[in-house]
Amino acid sequence: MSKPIIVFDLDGTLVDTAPDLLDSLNHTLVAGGLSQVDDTAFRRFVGQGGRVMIERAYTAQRKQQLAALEHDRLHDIFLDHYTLNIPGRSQPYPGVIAAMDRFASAGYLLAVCTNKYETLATGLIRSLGLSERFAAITGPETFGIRKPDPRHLTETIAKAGGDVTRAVMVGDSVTDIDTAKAAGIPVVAVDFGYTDRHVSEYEPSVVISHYDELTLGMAQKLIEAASR
Ligand SMILES: O=C(O)COP(=O)(O)O
Ligand SMILES: [Mg+2]
Repeated sequence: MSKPIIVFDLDGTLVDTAPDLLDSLNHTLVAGGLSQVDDTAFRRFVGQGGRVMIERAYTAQRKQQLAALEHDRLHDIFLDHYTLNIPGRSQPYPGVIAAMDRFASAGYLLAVCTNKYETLATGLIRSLGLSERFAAITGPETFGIRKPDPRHLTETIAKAGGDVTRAVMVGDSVTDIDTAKAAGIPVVAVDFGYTDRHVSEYEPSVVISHYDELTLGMAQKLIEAASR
């Protein structure tokens, strides 16, 4: 029988990447002749990867569509800047390493399902010394699909060798919650990540404010409730 699995979102869930993403976004906006944005605005733009973040920041200022060529150019600038800065000031959230230890010791697989490019995600996770923990790390280019498409999550579980009927997603945004719900997988929302509205409004299975709350008992209950 395949193993139970905890699948983490990356930005705003596993790692606090906001300072670095915001730096790279602002560097990109300035290169595009736009104004810099603050942390509050950033939280409205993030969640569906760098390309979408740039597009959202652009249209918020220009009230017109970003032309494809300029979009590509700005995205390249963003990727270069972000890649060169990894890991920057990014840090795993308090308690997340201990939580991963708990689940790994209990026989769970761990994986990452992110809308950050897989190349950036693996680079960041490696630079933080966390690579060995994950049976799979997937981004939007891994399968050519991205959250909220539920297949991004179910394919990640398959790639990790996990069991979709004994899986829990942990995320910080409406994107993660919608993805997990569409896949029929319970979802734990952290309330310290990047979202413009409180995560409870998107009705996840449960909301936590610290990883100490993510216990084996909680995961077990969520899995049992989902299989009824
Ligand atoms: O960087 C983003 O826009 C989203 O990344 P996440 O899926 O890991 O939250
Ligand atoms: Mg996130």
